[in-house]
Amino acid sequence: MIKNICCIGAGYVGGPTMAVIAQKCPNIKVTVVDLNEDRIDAWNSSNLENLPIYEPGLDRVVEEARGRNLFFSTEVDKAIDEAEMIFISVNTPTKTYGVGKGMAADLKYIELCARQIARVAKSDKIVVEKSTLPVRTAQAIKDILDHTGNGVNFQILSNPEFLAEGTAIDDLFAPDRVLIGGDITESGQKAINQLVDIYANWVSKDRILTTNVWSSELSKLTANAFLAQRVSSINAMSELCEKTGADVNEVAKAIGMDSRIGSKFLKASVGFGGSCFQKDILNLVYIAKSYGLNEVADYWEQVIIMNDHQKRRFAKNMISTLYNTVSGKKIAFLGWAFKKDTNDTRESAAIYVADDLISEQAMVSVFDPKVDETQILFDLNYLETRSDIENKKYIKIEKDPYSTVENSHAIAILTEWDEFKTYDWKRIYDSMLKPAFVFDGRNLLDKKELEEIGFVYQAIGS
Ligand SMILES: NC(=O)c1ccc[n+]([C@@H]2O[C@H](COP(=O)([O-])OP(=O)(O)OC[C@H]3O[C@@H](n4cnc5c(N)ncnc54)[C@H](O)[C@@H]3O)[C@@H](O)[C@H]2O)c1
Ligand SMILES: O=c1ccn([C@@H]2O[C@H](COP(=O)(O)OP(=O)(O)O[C@H]3O[C@H](CO)[C@@H](O)[C@H](O)[C@H]3O)[C@@H](O)[C@H]2O)c(=O)[nH]1
Repeated sequence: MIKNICCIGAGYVGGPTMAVIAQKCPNIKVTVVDLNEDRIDAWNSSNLENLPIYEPGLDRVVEEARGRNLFFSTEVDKAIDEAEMIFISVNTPTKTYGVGKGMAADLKYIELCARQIARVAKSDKIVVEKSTLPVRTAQAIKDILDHTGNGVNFQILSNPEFLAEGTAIDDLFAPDRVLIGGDITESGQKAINQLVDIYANWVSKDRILTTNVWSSELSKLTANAFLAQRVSSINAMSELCEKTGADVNEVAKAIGMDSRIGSKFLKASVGFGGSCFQKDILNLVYIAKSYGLNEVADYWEQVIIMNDHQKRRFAKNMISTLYNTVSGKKIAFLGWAFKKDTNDTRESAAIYVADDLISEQAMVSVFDPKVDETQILFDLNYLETRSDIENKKYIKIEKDPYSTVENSHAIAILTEWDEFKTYDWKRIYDSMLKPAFVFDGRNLLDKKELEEIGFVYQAIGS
């Protein structure tokens, strides 16, 4: 029985997954380590509102386990040394330099972890890939561990994480499946069983799937590609709906009732965001190309092309509807996060829409219930379209939704936060310039109600 676990990387995956393992397995000591001191301090904060990640239910899990058998620390070597099982949960962003720039996953953080484990480990370890990795990465990790280690035995498992942000705790409590890939050798199977035993503390065995390492690694990329493809497919239809008088919500409902298609992930939107879909599909495209599978690569790349188009055409439509100019006009954004119930903004459609509008000299005011000013400015500056000083001239971050919309020409809904539905829309209408436009990038609001108030209301796909 495993008694001591360490996880390298205290981010959106490492933090919540380890908090849940610790809560469900009080007899296992779980230490989550990170190089980022501020992040670790925030995880250790006595005020649970200051945890570095906003995720419904996370605070209660952390409150129960932290200090009992859940620890957050920057002492990476010590945690590696003491652990029998080490999860690697570091970031694997798209490469921004060199071969594979803009496509391949950057594995430098993974390699650094492998080298650190090899240097520090004095006893046998099971190393678990929790990060999303290109198929066959386990081989590279194994090479590094076996050739630079201190002669100790390592088993490498792949255990990709399928949680979605905003529902991470529910997803971890009741996963559709847990996937564990390992070597087919006897010691490989033993390592798999040790990880199965941990999850079996709260997940029924028939939901714990074991495979070879390569299937497990590739299944993660495949799952994200299929999910993102559904969003791009319905978004492609949304544009056709707008031209033909069909309504994409009705189309989605009609096809979703076919049990072979299913109703989930058919919500038309301003485009998918988040740290995973784009990165993982680009990675898949890169892998396919590297094997010379150009048709396979092109097929999946189209999902990204469609998504970029959807974001861009949302901004274009705003500009053309606002009489072909937004220069000097106040445009209010409700929402900046890539989806509701998270403070994560990575690849959020809002960033790209804002960037396009600012290029047309719009004055953008933003309100998001969980995203702060520093993050919003960081996101815009990261695109490097213009300088920080220039961006600051055009964007204003507000703390109150009503002042955000006051005297604006138009509102754009970029995130589907529930609270937006509960606002006093008559009060909002009264405070805006007329005609008062709402561009609903999430099909969140009630068209009839808004039109009765007097808004010019435009949704996606109708
Ligand atoms: N975010 C999600 O919803 C999600 C879901 C499933 C899988 N994933 C995958 O999980 C992985 C992690 O994603 P994330 O969103 O948690 O990333 P993140 O950026 O939030 O967290 C990664 C953390 O790793 C730390 N780190 C990097 N190198 C380190 C090192 N050498 N030593 C110690 N700490 C180090 C960073 O400081 C950072 O805090 C990625 O591969 C991602 O694709 C993410
Ligand atoms: O019908 C839909 C469903 C989603 N989205 C958008 O798609 C993006 C991604 O949403 P979601 O998948 O719910 O969130 P993520 O946290 O990115 O989770 C995905 O990416 C994770 C990281 O790999 C995986 O673990 C999850 O299983 C996978 O759902 C968001 O911008 C959503 O608004 C839509 O526009 N329409």
